[in-house]
Amino acid sequence: MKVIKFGGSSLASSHQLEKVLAIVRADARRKYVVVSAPGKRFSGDTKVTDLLIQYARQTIHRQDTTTTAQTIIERYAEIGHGFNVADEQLEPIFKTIRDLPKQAYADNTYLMAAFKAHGERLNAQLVAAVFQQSGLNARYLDPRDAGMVVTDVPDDAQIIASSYPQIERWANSDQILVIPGFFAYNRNGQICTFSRGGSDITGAIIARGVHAERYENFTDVDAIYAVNPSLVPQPAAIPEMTFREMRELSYAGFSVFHDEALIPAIQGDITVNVKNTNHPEAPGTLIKSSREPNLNAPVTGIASSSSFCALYLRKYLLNKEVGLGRKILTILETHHISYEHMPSGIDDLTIIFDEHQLTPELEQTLVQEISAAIHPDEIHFNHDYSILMLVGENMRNRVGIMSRAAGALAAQNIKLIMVNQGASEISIMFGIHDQDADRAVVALYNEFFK
Ligand SMILES: Nc1ncnc2c1ncn2[C@@H]1O[C@H](COP(=O)(O)OP(=O)(O)O)[C@@H](O)[C@H]1O
Ligand SMILES: N[C@@H](CC(=O)OP(=O)(O)O)C(=O)O
Repeated sequence: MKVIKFGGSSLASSHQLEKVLAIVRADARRKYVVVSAPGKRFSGDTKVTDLLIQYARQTIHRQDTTTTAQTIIERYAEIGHGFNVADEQLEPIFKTIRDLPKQAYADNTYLMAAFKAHGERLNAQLVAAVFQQSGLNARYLDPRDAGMVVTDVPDDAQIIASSYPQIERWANSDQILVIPGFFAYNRNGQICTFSRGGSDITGAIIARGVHAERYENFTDVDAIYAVNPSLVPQPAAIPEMTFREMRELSYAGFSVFHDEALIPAIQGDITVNVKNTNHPEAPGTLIKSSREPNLNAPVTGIASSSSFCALYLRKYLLNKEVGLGRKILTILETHHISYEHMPSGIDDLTIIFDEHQLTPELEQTLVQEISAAIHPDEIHFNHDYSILMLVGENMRNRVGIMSRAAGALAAQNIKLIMVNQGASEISIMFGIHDQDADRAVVALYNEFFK
């Protein structure tokens, strides 16, 4: 049995859904079909999830929602009409969209979650109807009935482990089950979504729950490439990589597969196959627990992300001060802030954060509270901060990777603000200025892949 997830690009139009139907038909093991909301049909188009966010905001601010609701309805109408789905079947979908503002929500965060989730929910209902009409033995399965219960965080929920025995009840299904991605319900029955791109997470949860032989993740590229294809034309494809490599690369910007989706895949030891809906015969990329070493290819992938900022602090004799780290970490904990990395010198320390956690006010508070607690000689936030990652299981067994990487960056006059090699030695991380990030990725790609 396989779990098969289709991203928004694979479901953006009735033309794309034809391809999805053919892929499901081509392999009888594809019994669990997880779907995203309709995505972009062309560059510059708007994903249904983004339209729903706009619809929710307009509702919250009591603005006119007519045009937005109608634009969303038209996305589903185009898909349904493309398969001659009867109006009686489409009308409940349209009505649900129109009625979203009339439902009761505990507060605006739950309202936002419920609006967003309907992109997937209604699409799964529509896809199930299209499958049935096309002669497949298929039905819609809601995350509640599937047994998925998540933590009570409306826009960043996590699966609760006791869900898995419930999901297991759906193993060995004879029917094709069409399951919406991206959301489930908390213990009070309220809708909570995963973070953006989270339909990948639903697919991995279902795959672990039903002990799938494989999790096929269909998107719009032939493979995961060694670098983001928007930076290098036709980059080298990665035929296979380990979960750890994917984790490091998705952390630093390989948006093609959600990093949180790796957790259930690792726990269930389920091989993930990223494939192309527009070219299903291409083998794609396998992500699995281990792979054969290839000493001729030490680097698997290169990524960069600018969503970081750094708090720099300097204090003479910082290395001798007992309890300094505890004081700083206690302040972070009080404000519910996690840190990403904390490289240090003898008299200075940099704390790197995910920028999304901070606001200008919170930064000011942190600077004030840390200053009061440890009296640094210098303290300030730096927002011009990108993290560049060089990742590969085979780097561990090779000498000279760091020197080649640093040389290639120096040749492009790229300044390194921070260097950090993880204890596992499968990644090297560089802190660089935002404006250098794309050039740095290209420089490392040319060094290790050309
Ligand atoms: N290293 C990479 N390899 C392949 N695709 C990548 C990579 N880094 C970023 N991407 C982007 O990820 C996109 C696919 O992910 P996503 O937009 O989430 O698709 P979907 O709509 O299927 O969920 C690709 O179109 C590509 O632009
Ligand atoms: N539709 C949601 C969830 C998702 O996973 O979408 P996609 O598969 O298109 O990345 C989003 O846009 O965040």
